[in-house]
Amino acid sequence: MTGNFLEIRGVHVGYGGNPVLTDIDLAIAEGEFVALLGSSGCGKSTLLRTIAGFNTPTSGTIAIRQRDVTELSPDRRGMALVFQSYALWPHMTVAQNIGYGLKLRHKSKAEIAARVAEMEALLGLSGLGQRKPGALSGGQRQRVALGRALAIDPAILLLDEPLSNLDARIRLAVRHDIRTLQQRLGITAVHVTHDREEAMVMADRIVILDQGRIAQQGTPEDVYNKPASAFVAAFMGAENALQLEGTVVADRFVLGARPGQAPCQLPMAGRPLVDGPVEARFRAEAAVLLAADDAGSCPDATLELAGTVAAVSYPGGLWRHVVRTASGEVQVDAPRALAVGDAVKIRIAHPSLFLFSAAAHAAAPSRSRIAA
Ligand SMILES: Nc1ncnc2c1ncn2[C@@H]1O[C@H](COP(=O)(O)OP(=O)(O)OP(=O)(O)O)[C@@H](O)[C@H]1O
Repeated sequence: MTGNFLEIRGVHVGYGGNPVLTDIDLAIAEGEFVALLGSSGCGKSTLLRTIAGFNTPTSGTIAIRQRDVTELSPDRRGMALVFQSYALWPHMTVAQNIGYGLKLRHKSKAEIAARVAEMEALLGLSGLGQRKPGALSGGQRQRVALGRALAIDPAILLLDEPLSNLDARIRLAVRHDIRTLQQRLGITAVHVTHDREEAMVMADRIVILDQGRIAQQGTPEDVYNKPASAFVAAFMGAENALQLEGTVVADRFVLGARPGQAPCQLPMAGRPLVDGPVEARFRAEAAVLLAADDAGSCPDATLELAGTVAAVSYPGGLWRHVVRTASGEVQVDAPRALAVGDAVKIRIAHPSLFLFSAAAHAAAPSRSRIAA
């Protein structure tokens, strides 16, 4: 991956005076796979459509290889867009659908036939060329849509939730196919999704949007393990939230003893924390659940809370416990089930406990905003 292939600078977009995207800055390298991740209505599709040229920014620029394309029409940008709804022509065969963009570009019949055969082979559609879309499975239809997009040899592939109409198993297969193909062809791709796992497994870089702004961008590991805000932490699955208080002492954040909470010191580790209230976020699987009378001592840099098991369920793999603590209810996974009413303690070690000072957690989303 080299250079800034696609550059979005200071882009604002609105519909009829309503701002939807605010000050978007994003540079994408050639051959990079970028996922735009966010909840419904945050502006993902609007950003993709702006890159494609179907929306015009109210301010800011879009450049490809340092050439300003902000005012260029969609068909002159060298991009191909794949939608969730496939948008295939029902009266045309698979081969005609794949060759459609080439026909529009007045390619010769022989050239089209050769390229269509190549795409069919690449996408595992050989032998299906004469079928109509109505006689294909959802996964095959999405492959045809992908073939039609790739047939014109676009510089940039734009994918707008292309997998969301597919059932779970097919989605995993097509997800893998798209990523493999993108890497094999070295094509630059921007993929819109609201599915965290999809973004994690497919993308080189994830851009998380919140209400029309970039909340964080980074590698999947970065955004998962070092969320920059309570919003990102919650969006990336750290749904347990505790309201705590502490003070900064040198390179440590010190939490004093409270009812049901042992005192502890956590490394600052570059976190922008200040004295006072903090929101602590962690994933259910990041906590350790122990019986209250467990004799083992609490390791350093670990928050320990006392609680009572309020509910137990088995979503598969680990047992999920709802634990009532003095600081609120949290969900904790454990390899064995404890009983409702058991007195327990939970421990969350420093790297998995995300802390945000008050100013940052003002942006924390409600569960409904995350799930939307
Ligand atoms: N053509 C339009 N005219 C007016 N408002 C629009 C239009 N398209 C989108 N919007 C609004 O802009 C906001 C962002 O929409 P957008 O489709 O970009 O969100 P999204 O993140 O892709 O959502 P989803 O995941 O539900 O597709 C929403 O509030 C939406 O209602």
